[in-house]
Amino acid sequence: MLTLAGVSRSFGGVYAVRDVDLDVAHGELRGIIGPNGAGKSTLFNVIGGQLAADAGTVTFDGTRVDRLPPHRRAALGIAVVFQGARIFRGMTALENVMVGAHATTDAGFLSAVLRLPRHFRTERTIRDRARECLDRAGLAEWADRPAEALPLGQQRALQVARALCGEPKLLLLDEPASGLRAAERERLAVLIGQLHVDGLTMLLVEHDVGFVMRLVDRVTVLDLGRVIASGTAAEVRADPAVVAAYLGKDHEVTT
Ligand SMILES: Nc1ncnc2c1ncn2[C@@H]1O[C@H](COP(=O)(O)OP(=O)(O)OP(=O)(O)O)[C@@H](O)[C@H]1O
Repeated sequence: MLTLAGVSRSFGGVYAVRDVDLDVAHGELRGIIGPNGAGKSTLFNVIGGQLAADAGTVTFDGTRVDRLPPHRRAALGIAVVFQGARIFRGMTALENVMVGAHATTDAGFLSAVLRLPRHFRTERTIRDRARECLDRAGLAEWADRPAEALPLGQQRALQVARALCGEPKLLLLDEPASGLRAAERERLAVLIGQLHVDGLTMLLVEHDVGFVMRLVDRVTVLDLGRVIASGTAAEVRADPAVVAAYLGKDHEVTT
């Protein structure tokens, strides 16, 4: 479903991501891990379109997307949940999710302004869909609360619900567990696990190795911008290059 071939991106002549190949299968939950500065966020942003690659190709569902802006990638089915909770303050949880649905319906600005019957039908559809997405993210009882009143764990789930409302084919999650307490982390793991069971293809970029390892089918390990290992959690854990990267040893060898 997602293929990266020879993807590189540098900043000021220093590679943040270097010659990365990646293949994510339909329905797969793939983890991306790596020590600080390994290039995880850069790679994430190159896939979502927030950063352009200097070299290489990104293909999604048979379409080259590496020259497309983020909204075109979103329209093709790539949804992004960024690091940190970004919510629309002054709106309820439900309204926050409705914003995600608006992006994928034909409820045009003009029909909204003119208050055409079609607009109300679409608005109702969007509201219903937003409720379904909130439900799916375990937030049904928070629907009418101001979004900023939600605890951090629920705000994270709200971002996932908003992304789901766009009915994505691929969900990109950047450090979704960061800053969460153990119980919140656990709830988020259950949510991601359930989406995986439902067949959603996901890419999980995460600092917390333990969180990733128990959830994903396969994990790709970056170090100094390069892929140093890829495989099941057990394979990757046993890989000497991975152990060395995490212990901060042998960096000279892996560059
Ligand atoms: N906008 C930028 N300008 C300059 N250098 C950057 C920029 N973004 C990233 N880098 C550099 O690229 C390298 C990879 O950074 P990146 O944030 O992708 O790593 P990461 O694996 O996500 O790190 P962390 O786990 O600490 O978030 C680092 O050396 C970083 O300093």
